[in-house]
Amino acid sequence: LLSPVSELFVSAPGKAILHGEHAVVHGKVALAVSLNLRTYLRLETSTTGKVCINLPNIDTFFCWDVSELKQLITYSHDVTNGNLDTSNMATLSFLYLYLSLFRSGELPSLTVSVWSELPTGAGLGSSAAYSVCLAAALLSASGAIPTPLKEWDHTGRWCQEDLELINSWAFQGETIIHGNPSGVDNAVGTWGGMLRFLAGKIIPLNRVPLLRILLTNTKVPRSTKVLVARVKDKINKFPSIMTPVLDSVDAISCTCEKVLSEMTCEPITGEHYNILEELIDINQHHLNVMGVGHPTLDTLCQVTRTRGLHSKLTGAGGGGCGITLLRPETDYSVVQSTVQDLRDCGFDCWETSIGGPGVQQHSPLSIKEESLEILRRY
Ligand SMILES: Nc1ncnc2c1ncn2[C@@H]1O[C@H](COP(=O)(O)OP(=O)(O)O)[C@@H](O)[C@H]1O
Ligand SMILES: C[C@@](O)(CCOP(=O)(O)O)CC(=O)O
Ligand SMILES: [Mg+2]
Repeated sequence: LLSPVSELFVSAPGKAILHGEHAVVHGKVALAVSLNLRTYLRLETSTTGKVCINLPNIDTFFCWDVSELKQLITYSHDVTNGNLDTSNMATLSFLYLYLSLFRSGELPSLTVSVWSELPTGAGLGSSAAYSVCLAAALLSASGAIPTPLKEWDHTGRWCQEDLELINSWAFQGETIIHGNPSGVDNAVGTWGGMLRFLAGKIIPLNRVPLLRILLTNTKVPRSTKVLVARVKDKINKFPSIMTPVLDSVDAISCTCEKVLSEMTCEPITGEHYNILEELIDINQHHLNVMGVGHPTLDTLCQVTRTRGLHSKLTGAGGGGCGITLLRPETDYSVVQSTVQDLRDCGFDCWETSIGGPGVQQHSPLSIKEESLEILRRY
């Protein structure tokens, strides 16, 4: 257990799915990569007899007496049903992990504050980054895993076995938020980098070319849970029509993986990029067939197409974010004018670097001052 009145900081990255969103829920391959946008969590143990959670991104702040929470332990296995809003889902996944991880001993008083650079509910895996941070911090506070930060370092990473435990509890948190997650998002939040995910099996892709990606947030709100359920209904209604679509997405992920690996062992040619672009276009059509497109995502594709660039939605769709592949030779001026066109549509748009580290423990010195100020405000 952490000593009374001590402070712990952790962070986890968001992700972009290159190919395989939704199909991955039905046992197909997905390729996903971590982003350089992160969620930060501060946990402070106290002697106040209270448990508090501060979630300023979603304007949610709660405090309970530890004695009140004790009575909830018997119900904590049965919380995943029912329709919950944004704030309730986040609160419930915190309570579920807190009560589960401390169920055998005394319930400790503590305050948890979370602040994210990621837009919430936009397809960049904010729910998974949140769940991974909760799992890492609460497992560490309970003594189930050690705190990896060395006195002289700014960041610390857990060993493989501890990461597996963090990932499995983060999956439980995701289940409360998503209903039926594939597990790809929490795997990227835990391990970072680029990975291939198939039916719970995680294969890190260490040899991948550096990809330039433009991220666009249409700012149309949506819920992953609702969209995943919508796709499931469609598959149940038209199994013989939808199964080949899912199989085709699987083949797209596999072809993309093959091309990416070729690009690391032979000189990169224009043809490699032509194939990557065609795969993006085909997958975007498939996602529309699945019923997870949105007029704003069509606009994104059309606007970037006029600049010779190819885009698809990323994550659950129905609004939220899309990715645009930039070619190595894509001129800075083309990127600038595309970004401006997309901003004129009312979207947020920025070029991003990919492949950031997975879940980490931090010293306060390694957290940007403005984030630290927000985390310590409550
Ligand atoms: N920083 C955060 N603070 C609190 N809750 C969060 C945070 N980030 C995500 N969540 C939870 O995750 C939900 C969004 O998850 P989801 O619909 O899967 O979208 P995505 O994972 O694509 O951002 C929010 O409604 C909220 O419950
Ligand atoms: C649609 C899906 O494939 C990804 C959802 O990602 P996000 O919550 O929209 O970031 C669902 C899943 O894999 O659990
Ligand atoms: Mg999510």
